[in-house]
Amino acid sequence: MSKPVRAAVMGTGSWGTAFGMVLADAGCDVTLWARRPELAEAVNSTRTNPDYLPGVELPGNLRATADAAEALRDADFTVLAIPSQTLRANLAEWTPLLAPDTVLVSLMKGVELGSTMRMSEVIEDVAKVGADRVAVVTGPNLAREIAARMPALAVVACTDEQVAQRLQAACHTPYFRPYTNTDVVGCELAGAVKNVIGLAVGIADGMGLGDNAKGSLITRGLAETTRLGLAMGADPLTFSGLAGLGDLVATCSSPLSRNHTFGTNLGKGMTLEETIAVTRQTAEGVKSCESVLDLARRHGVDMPITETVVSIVHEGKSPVAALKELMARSAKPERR
Ligand SMILES: NC(=O)c1ccc[n+]([C@@H]2O[C@H](COP(=O)([O-])OP(=O)(O)OC[C@H]3O[C@@H](n4cnc5c(N)ncnc54)[C@H](O)[C@@H]3O)[C@@H](O)[C@H]2O)c1
Ligand SMILES: O=P(O)(O)OC[C@H](O)CO
Repeated sequence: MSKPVRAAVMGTGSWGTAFGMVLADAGCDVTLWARRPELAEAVNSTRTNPDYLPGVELPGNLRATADAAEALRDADFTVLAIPSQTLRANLAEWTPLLAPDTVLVSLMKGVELGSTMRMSEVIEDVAKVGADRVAVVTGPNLAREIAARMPALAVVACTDEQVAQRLQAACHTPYFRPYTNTDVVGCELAGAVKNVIGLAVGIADGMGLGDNAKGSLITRGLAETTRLGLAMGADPLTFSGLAGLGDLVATCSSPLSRNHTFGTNLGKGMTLEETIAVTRQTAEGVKSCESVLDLARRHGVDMPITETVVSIVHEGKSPVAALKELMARSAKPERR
């Protein structure tokens, strides 16, 4: 009998824990790394994650540790599930501990501030591995639903299709159905920008602008994401797939989305400080809207919705004034 695939999941937040559960349900031997020893202890003793997924019973072939070396030892897959802006510093500490041929898997949906690097680029840069050793899992994957084993599809992207297929097999369960894709640029961009569009739709929902506004923002959000993707060499079809449209629809429809909820609170009139204070988990779009806009400017791409989100979240513009400006933009053809 062949030995089970070993997976280290670095991050015991909501998605790290839920995806660890998927891997364990698919038959992998899973070790979660938790920053706080008391959380690792709670996971092992209660078989739940009381801080991030209370009430969800975790499988027996998943355990937690606060010792990164122990988690990473002999891992076939090293899954990174921490906030995007903390990846570089954490991975620099973990790199000497990585198993020699491990495949690094990003669950993160963000773009690094300053460098404007996608998460797979940060991984290649810090861990000094080639693109064929880095994979991305993305798509409409709200952690709470997956933890309840509700059905979801996903995309597993890697430039090396065989590596993507290995990861696909390692996380395929009766409720989690991953597809492979070799367009890593498109898959990552789609995931990061949908958080920004999720903020915009949340703001519109909080303002009570209705479903026509929501449909319009999702569609034009996808249009500006695709424009950026094309400028960066992505396959435009990726954006109408699970990583693009699929994730946008899930995020923009769900009160479980942290980005959507963050936007809704702003749209209802909460200040940025009040909104941050009531947000207990990572809403990646809040920081990544700035790096996405930076990326758009570097590539000479117009992203009016992203620009609007930055102006509301980081420049103190009122949602009402921002809406007026968006609606007053010059009339133009739908396709350019
Ligand atoms: N939650 C979801 O539904 C979901 C789904 C798909 C993708 N994602 C993406 O997965 C990534 C992780 O999100 P999450 O939902 O698990 O977030 P979370 O807020 O639930 O958990 C974040 C985890 O990172 C840890 N952490 C925070 N700051 C850290 C630091 N400086 N160093 C090391 N660890 C730190 C926290 O302790 C926690 O374990 C994000 O990029 C998010 O966009 C989330
Ligand atoms: O809760 P959010 O807004 O980070 O969204 C979670 C996932 O990305 C949905 O696919």
